Amino acid sequence: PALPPGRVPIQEVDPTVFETRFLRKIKDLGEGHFGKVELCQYDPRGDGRGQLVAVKSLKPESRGQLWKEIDTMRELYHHNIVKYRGVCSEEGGRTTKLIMEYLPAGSLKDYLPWRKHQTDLKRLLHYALQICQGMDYLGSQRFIHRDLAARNVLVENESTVKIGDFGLTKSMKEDKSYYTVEEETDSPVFWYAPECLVDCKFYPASDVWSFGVTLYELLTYCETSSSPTTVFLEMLRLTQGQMIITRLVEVLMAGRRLPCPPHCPDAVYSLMRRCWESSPENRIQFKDLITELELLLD
Ligand SMILES: C=Cc1cc(F)c(CN2CC[C@](CC#N)(n3cc(C(N)=O)c(NC(=O)OC)n3)[C@H](F)C2)cc1O
Repeated sequence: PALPPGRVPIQEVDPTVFETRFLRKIKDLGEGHFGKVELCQYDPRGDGRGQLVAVKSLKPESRGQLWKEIDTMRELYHHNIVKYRGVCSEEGGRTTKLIMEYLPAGSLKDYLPWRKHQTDLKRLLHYALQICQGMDYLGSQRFIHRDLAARNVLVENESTVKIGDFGLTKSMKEDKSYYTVEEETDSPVFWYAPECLVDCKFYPASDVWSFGVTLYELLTYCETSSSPTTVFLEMLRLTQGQMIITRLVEVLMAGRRLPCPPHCPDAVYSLMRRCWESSPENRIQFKDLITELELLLD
């Protein structure tokens, strides 16, 4: 339509489109098997006052996987899920990057060990509640996270946490109630439920198991000395050359679980144990975890 005389068209700019030439790398935030996450400044005005963003890029051969993660993040709007900011894809989509909001406090794994004395049980349970709220929302959108752990939960401020990475998140097909995984490289096996280890099947209930391990991490202030990896490796008492996964399945099938963390109330440990029921259908669900945690927080 012709503009009335004297009117200049307002340049419609899509705020979710980022141009590589204005993206300045500041430092690495994380390294994954298939790529990395960097802290960048997006400075289109060139005045050094652009916004800080977290930028995920994958190695060329895994580029297709990043588009799935982008499509997932675009659809997620929740107080306890890190915000999607946009996409940077140059050279005809050969180098695609996912742009997210930057939370400078980092993950619970970076934050909690240093704030142990300022973080009481009530605050830990409040973080646990928020993780469940984010996960319950994710499940309501028919996604399975598959990598819920303290290292993937970001701290917005001392009273707010957000699920920060969706690198292994899968959408369940309309008719299916689980996701079957093909090849798995460095899998977080000590956060995996038995059905994931034995059948490579991931149910929403498999995320509940991982939440139980994440709750254990919270109650041990994410300290490496009492991390799930450290404690499970001690429990497995591996003999020379024994496969970790086989031994882990044996120990879990024998009914053994991570121990009650020091100073953890029985009521909280019994919640963990209800996340670690052997069969997925017997496990507590996120909406019930929310109810139970709210009761504990009253
Ligand atoms: C190839 C895929 C891939 C690559 C990876 F490096 C990782 C691992 N990565 C995940 C994102 C990460 C932790 C979380 N959640 N993080 C996000 C922010 C933010 N949005 O601000 C942030 N901030 C921070 O550290 O501030 C000091 N850390 C951290 F980068 C580890 C996972 C992957 O699937």
